[in-house]
Amino acid sequence: MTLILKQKRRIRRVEVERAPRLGLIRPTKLGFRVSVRLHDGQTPEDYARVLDKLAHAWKVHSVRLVSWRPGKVTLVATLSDPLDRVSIPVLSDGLLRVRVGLLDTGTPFAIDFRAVPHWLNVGATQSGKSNLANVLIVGLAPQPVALVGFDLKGGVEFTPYQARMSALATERAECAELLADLIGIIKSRMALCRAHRVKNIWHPRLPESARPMPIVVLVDEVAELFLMADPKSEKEEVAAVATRLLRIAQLGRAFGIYLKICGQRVGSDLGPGVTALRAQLTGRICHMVNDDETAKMALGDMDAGALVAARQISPAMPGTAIVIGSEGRWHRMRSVHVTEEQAEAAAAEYAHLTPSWADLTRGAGSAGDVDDSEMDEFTIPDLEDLPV
Ligand SMILES: Nc1ncnc2c1ncn2[C@@H]1O[C@H](COP(=O)(O)OP(=O)(O)OP(=O)(O)O)[C@@H](O)[C@H]1O
Repeated sequence: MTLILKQKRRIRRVEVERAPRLGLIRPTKLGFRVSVRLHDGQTPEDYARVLDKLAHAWKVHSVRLVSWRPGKVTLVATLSDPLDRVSIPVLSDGLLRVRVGLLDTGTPFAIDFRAVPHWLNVGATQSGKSNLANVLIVGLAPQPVALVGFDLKGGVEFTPYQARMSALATERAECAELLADLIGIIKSRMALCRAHRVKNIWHPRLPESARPMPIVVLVDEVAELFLMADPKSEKEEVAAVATRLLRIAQLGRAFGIYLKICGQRVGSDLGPGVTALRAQLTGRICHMVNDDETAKMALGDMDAGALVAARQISPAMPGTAIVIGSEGRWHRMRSVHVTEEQAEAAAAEYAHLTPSWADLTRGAGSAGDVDDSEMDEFTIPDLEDLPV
């Protein structure tokens, strides 16, 4: 007699770790480049998440995912940090374009106001913000550009460069007036563009002789413009400053007015005016910061990876920042080291190129013509309402 035993076949899935399939390893100036074939079910995201681990496994300084196409990602490994020593010359690299530093890819990083008109630069104390301003002064001083400073640190930041500045405001009341002047300039440039049926001052139909000079506005310590010690007396002034700055950010680009706004701390607690302003500042430079909210204000709406990289900036490498420029991707960048003395010398050397404020505002109307009520929806909170 034969005994028939019935046994159910069981299938068990076993996770098998499969090594990635690497393509040819090609040397680059700073390390190597390799493409990796994705296994079934993998996406480029899976690699983006573990780049740090790969860097440790390969014993290199960093690994970046530089591109992907279906089924494949390309990784670039850097053997040592190219930002340890940055020695490119500061170069005026075309009108309104300054090479300010080096990217971790080894290529120069330029602030190009015509490509990205407005910039937000945040950073804790000693993180390298002033150095970046020095670089810009050196790069812009020889160019046919007007420079305007807002320095709420009582002028200590920009006074050394005053020779090359067409206007410098150091008190909030002065800032409000100067911003009103800038809006007057925008209005007169609007009229000029209308008269020539062009949409911006760079249009080739605008005769060269009529083209107005571009103005780069440097704002230091932006929080000081928004904070109020006595809300009763200061509320109106702060509201005026906030709305004017926002209008310039919204309208300035087409009319040759560009902003670089700088601060240690830029948070939504400073008021809705700051959040609205931030949306207009598409260029972002985030040095080492002390609070997460400031990093989020600078980078948070761009890419989660950028935030992580910002937290990893070492205080031992001042001038290092996470930057987001024209193509919207983030990079580590370190600025060229430029001392205050070098920037001051450049400002003095090119002082003769400084247009007077009277020349710039000629025909632009006065501060009294500015109607702030158009932007009343951005109310500024009282100091007591701010979280401590
Ligand atoms: N790219 C750089 N390379 C080398 N050193 C740098 C660089 N950037 C800044 N430093 C140095 O780091 C120090 C702090 O820089 P900086 O004064 O620019 O910081 P900061 O953010 O403006 O500080 P604070 O807000 O206190 O004025 C300075 O001694 C400066 O020389």
